[in-house]
Amino acid sequence: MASPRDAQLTKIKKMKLTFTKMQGIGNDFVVIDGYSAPVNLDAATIQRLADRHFGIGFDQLLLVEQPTVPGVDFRYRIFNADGGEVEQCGNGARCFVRFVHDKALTDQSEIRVETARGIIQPRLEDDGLVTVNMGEPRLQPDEIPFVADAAAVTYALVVGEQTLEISAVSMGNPHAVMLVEDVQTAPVASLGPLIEKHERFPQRVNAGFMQVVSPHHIQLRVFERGSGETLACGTGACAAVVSGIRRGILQSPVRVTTRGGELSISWHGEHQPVLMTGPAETVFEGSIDI
Ligand SMILES: N[C@@H](CCC[C@H](N)C(=O)O)C(=O)O
Repeated sequence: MASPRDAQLTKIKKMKLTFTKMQGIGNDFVVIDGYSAPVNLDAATIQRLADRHFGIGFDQLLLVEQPTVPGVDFRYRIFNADGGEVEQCGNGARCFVRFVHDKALTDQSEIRVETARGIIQPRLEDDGLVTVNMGEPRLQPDEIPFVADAAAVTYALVVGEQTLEISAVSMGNPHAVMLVEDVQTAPVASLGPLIEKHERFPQRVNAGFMQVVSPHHIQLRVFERGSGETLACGTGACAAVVSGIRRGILQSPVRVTTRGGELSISWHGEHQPVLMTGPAETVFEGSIDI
């Protein structure tokens, strides 16, 4: 049994982590200021904090840090609920710019942000929405990464007994996008985990299920790598629109309806950046012992 002194020491060793809970069309985040003072969190702690019953609960944890390269304002690090660090998060990028403004870490409406896969440029609009220049989609199999002999608009992917027609797109992070007749009844829960861990995606993948409503409107559900199905996925929306435009069934701009809200996505073709516009909101502030 721990002595009162040991118990006291354990208590002292605990650190209070202050955080901001945010959401972008229902994709929810815990955002932490590691810019003013460095914060280190290991995967087990992140998993614990992500637990919706025993922790705070979130789809992703976002860490704001000092940049490590010249010419940018901030470094943006993203961790899935399973504790794994990933390259990109679109809904998170909008919350990121709202957070650095609310915390007075910048007064610029447009900022340059370093991510694990390049620079993104989020801009706070006068109406409170946020537009993010997400950069160019990457379509070569080795950039995604995806195992294929050559780049193509769609690929046949064998999943169990079925052969799915998917597009493979990287928005900094990997996405597989398939068309479905009805997004409400799409087999997201059964196929999502199988696609996520498919051997042709060596770094796993986010699986998007897209219903085309018209050339300028889709409905989308995404089973996210490392977090499961979320109410919305910003990079998933970008990847779906890129996939639909390359398949010749969508035209920019495209309204993307998710279970948590709507985004507007523009893309003017190969070698052009994808622009994403949508809301970003703070839900509450808090602190927790870790
Ligand atoms: N929800 C995000 C994507 C978060 C990362 C993703 N789960 C991955 O592992 O790549 C978004 O809004 O883009």
